[in-house]
Amino acid sequence: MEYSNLVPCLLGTNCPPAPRDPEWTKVFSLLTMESETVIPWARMFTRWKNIHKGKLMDLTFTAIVPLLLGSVGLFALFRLLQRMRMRAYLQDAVVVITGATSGLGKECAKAFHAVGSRLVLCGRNGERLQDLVQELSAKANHAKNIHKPFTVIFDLSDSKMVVSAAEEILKRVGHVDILINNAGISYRGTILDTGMDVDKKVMETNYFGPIAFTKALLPSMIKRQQGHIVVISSIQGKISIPFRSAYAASKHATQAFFDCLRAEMEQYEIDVTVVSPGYIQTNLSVNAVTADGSHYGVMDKNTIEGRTAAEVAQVVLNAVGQKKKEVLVAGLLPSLAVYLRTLAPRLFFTFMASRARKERKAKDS
Ligand SMILES: NC(=O)C1=CN([C@@H]2O[C@H](COP(=O)(O)OP(=O)(O)OC[C@H]3O[C@@H](n4cnc5c(N)ncnc54)[C@H](OP(=O)(O)O)[C@@H]3O)[C@@H](O)[C@H]2O)C=CC1
Ligand SMILES: CCCCCCCCCCCCCCCC(=O)OCC(=O)COP(=O)(O)O
Repeated sequence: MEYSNLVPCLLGTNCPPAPRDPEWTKVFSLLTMESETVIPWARMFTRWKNIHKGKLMDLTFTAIVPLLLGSVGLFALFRLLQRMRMRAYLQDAVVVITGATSGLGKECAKAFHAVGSRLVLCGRNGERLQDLVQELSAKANHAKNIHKPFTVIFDLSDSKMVVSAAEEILKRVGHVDILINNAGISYRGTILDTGMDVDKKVMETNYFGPIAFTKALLPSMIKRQQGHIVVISSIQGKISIPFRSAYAASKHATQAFFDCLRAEMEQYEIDVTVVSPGYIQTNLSVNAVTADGSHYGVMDKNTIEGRTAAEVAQVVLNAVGQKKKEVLVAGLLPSLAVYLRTLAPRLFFTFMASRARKERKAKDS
């Protein structure tokens, strides 16, 4: 018997006519289901298949489809309730935003104003704050935006100003529901060239200022057993990249402080949300300070390619509304880098050393 004759039949392409060889006839009839022993089995199998096909159809229409529809309905209801709860939480809430004069802070102001929060806008530049108040007032939807934002001018790196700003806010609006510590500056430079005055300036603005402001507002939140502290950290609060020492250090310190605060405030029902974004299209790189304390003044390619500030502001709004403890707003690579730093630190350090070599080479050439 030539078994190669069976190949086209097994592949289902072509069955040759059965040769006279009796062994062949047996195999051939088995394959074509014409053998007497095979037919009853084949019939039983077909019947079994048909019965189960029917049962499967019944199961699909009586259980699986209603279950799926029910789950979708429940999910939609859950989202609706979540949205309603969020709106109720944010509407009329007193929201203090630092660094409201530009970038993410300005977009957060627009997002929280749109849901009816009572804004306290903080910054160093009174004129720009007033421009924002005008812009928000012009957009006001009178059903929701009944509160005219109130502005406070102070420099976060001046601890006395920080404390008196907190006092002024409490005097003017009575209490703070949500504090968004957003203001910050970045830095570009090598550790060897950077003076301690620059390290201190970055730490004062990004770390000491926000923690002093938070501490000044906390007692009134504790008294009311109500409040929410938000801080805009960075992916660089979780991983450190070369030529950002002062900035990454300030953001790591921020992450650590607010993680401790979250645990300590639980007993007073005060929430803490840490937001860690990747690159955002703002003037952060332009406003960055360099090793000698001068302005960097360059809009970086990574910044241009980042998320829009409006998009990140929506993430902040949702995170606050849902009382999330922590949010990472970054692409796949930076997010993977965060895990790599913990799970395979040697590999991460190798990547960072090679990044430093490349950046140095690009600067030198
Ligand atoms: N852009 C990005 O790629 C990313 C940004 N972030 C973080 O987002 C936050 C907002 O930055 P972003 O909007 O991007 O940058 P911008 O430079 O556009 O905004 C920074 C804001 O902080 C204020 N600020 C700076 N220094 C002080 C100070 N000493 N006292 C008071 N206010 C000050 C600025 O006010 P003024 O107008 O007076 O200078 C400005 O309003 C920062 O904490 C930053 O670290 C995090 C990850 C990525
Ligand atoms: C398994 C494969 C993993 C591969 C990981 C390789 C490592 C990739 C490195 C990615 C580095 C991302 C850095 C992101 C930095 C960032 O988003 O910072 C946000 C900022 O705060 C921006 O401030 P800046 O002043 O630096 O513009």
